[in-house]
Amino acid sequence: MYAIPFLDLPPLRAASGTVRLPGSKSISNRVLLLAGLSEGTTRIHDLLDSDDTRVMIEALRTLGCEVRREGVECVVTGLGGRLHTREASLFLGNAGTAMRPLAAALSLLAAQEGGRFEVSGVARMHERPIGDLVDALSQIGCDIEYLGQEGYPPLRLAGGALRIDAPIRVRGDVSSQFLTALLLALPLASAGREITVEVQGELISKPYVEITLNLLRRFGIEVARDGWQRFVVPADSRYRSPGEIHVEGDASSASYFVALGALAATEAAPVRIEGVGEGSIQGDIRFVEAAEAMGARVRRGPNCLEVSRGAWPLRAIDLDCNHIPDAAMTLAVMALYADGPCTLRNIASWRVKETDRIAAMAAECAKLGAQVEEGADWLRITPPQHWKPAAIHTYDDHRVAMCFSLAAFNPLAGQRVPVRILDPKCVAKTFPDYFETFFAVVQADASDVPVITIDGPTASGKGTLASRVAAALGYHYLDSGALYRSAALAALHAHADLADEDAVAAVAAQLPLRFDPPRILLAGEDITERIRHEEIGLAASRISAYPAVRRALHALQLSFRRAPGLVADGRDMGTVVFPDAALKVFLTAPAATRAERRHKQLISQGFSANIDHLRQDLESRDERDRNRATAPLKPAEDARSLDNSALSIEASVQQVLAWWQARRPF
Ligand SMILES: O=C(O)C1=C[C@@H](OP(=O)(O)O)[C@@H](O)[C@H](O)C1
Ligand SMILES: C=C(OP(=O)(O)O)C(=O)O
Repeated sequence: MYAIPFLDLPPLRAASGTVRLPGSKSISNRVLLLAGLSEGTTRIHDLLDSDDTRVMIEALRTLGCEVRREGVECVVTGLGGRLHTREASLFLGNAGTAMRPLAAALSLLAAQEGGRFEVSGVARMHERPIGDLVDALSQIGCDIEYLGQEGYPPLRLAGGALRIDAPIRVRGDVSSQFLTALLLALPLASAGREITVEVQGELISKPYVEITLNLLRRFGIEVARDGWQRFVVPADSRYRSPGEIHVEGDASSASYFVALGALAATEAAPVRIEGVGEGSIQGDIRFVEAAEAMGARVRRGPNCLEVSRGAWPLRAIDLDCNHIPDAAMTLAVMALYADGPCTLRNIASWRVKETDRIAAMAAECAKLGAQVEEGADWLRITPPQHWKPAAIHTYDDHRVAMCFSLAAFNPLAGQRVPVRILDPKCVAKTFPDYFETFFAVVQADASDVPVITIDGPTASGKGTLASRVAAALGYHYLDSGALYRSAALAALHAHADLADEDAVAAVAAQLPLRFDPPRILLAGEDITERIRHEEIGLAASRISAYPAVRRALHALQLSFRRAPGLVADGRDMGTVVFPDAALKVFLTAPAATRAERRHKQLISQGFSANIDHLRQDLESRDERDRNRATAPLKPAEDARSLDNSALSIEASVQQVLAWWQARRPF
């Protein structure tokens, strides 16, 4: 996961390949709760592992459920419909699917059995309405207190005395989660009586209530319904675990990859999405129809989708999106590539989700150059005529961050601007590995992928500096020295004569090397530590003087240049391998300083070392590297030089990042 302040996406050109979706958030949290309320054990396959499910799991544990992760499976031992703990404070982050259903279940349990619970979340959760649910529960005698602002969490659920002698009325026009919460929880209070729930106002987001009914059925409870107005929970309903249950891939998360296919994949090399397909119980699967209306070509399988571009530019749409509130945000970004203005209607609920999503989508699309109009419950987007590089504010909203990754495909609209996603880690709410998954299926022109080179003599600290800069930017990292060291080790393994340039080059050309950061594997063997030994360093220095070896490793080095960007360290990164690098740094420090550092490093690793010998070695190595005929060690003409002898690592990293930032258009 990218736990960094921002992530810059280069202009992207194409997409293809296979994506395996994380589990559905809506299904995961419902199944966790139902399993937690059931008697006995439920084994859950492919449960989502994200912020929203973690807060649910923590809450269940606090309440006395046993929740065990066993690889991709999760095993829950439930409470059997009764409280094991009568007092607890539960922190529920920003998970609506945890806050609303747990508030309902704990209110009912506390009213029946006695108990006192507090539920709270992040600051934004305390701005997300819950009054309609509290009103419904108060009607039947639950004692609920607002601990902050009336109508919003945090809440104290403090007991009460249940009286259910009439239909329970609940408003359905702010969030469907209030009805969902009641339906999930009311079986707890159904002993000896059936319970009717009546929805007031037009129910929104109906397909989510269908997910609720579907999963209740899996847990043995058949709720009858009359249209979307009346729901009846049968008397004496009991949660019965199905034993095992499988969580589908998340259909809302699928929307980004459906869009990716529609924008940038060909029929011959589509984007294949595994985990949802035909027969999904999630309403957001119908995003596929909206994408098709815009021109996507979609092949549906039982548990997969294959998507490629059909019409181009995309066709503008005017759509009522009430049935797909989450996935519809993706349409707002697809609209940037449409042949006219797109209008998304009936989306008032966007205003009370992770952020005011109508305002957020409007503001960020406008930053990119789109013309945007908004109303209380609609949004209209006219594609940009001139795209502008933009730093996208994400408002701690996972969907804003994921949606705007799609804006990086502007080369397909004839432009070429990078897009900065601020606070990319907010995707952890539902899809912690979103960007890694995204980068695995997108392609950029190499010339659009930014490279930062850090060259310098041995022991100048360039490896530490480069890997830290790469981590700070979320870029790939190429340790070119490690390639030469690995080639040297491979040559020694192969008993090649190190004096024989062609023999060594032949080994280097066939290097079975794999980078699995931070590990380096040679033919499957972990050589990370082995190649750091002095004798391998000396051999590497020797073979790196051979032009044939340098040529053999050239293509391998170029292949590291992939979205979102690359930081490469070595001796000729800026001069030979990446002459068009956007920032070149040449690191220097006197041989005495470097010898001291190397000495400290070796001693701390438990090796013995003589500082004078180290210094002599460094000097003769510098001499050899500077004077070799091919790619000698020297600063590129356009390199910034950085003497780090008096700088901490942190200060050097900050200096390089400051130079980099000054070159960015944001
Ligand atoms: O019940 C659910 O799982 C959800 C219902 C929807 O909320 P609203 O009913 O508030 O629209 C949706 O936006 C949310 O992400 C998940
Ligand atoms: C609205 C969302 O979340 P929540 O379940 O917290 O309501 C969402 O995931 O888009």
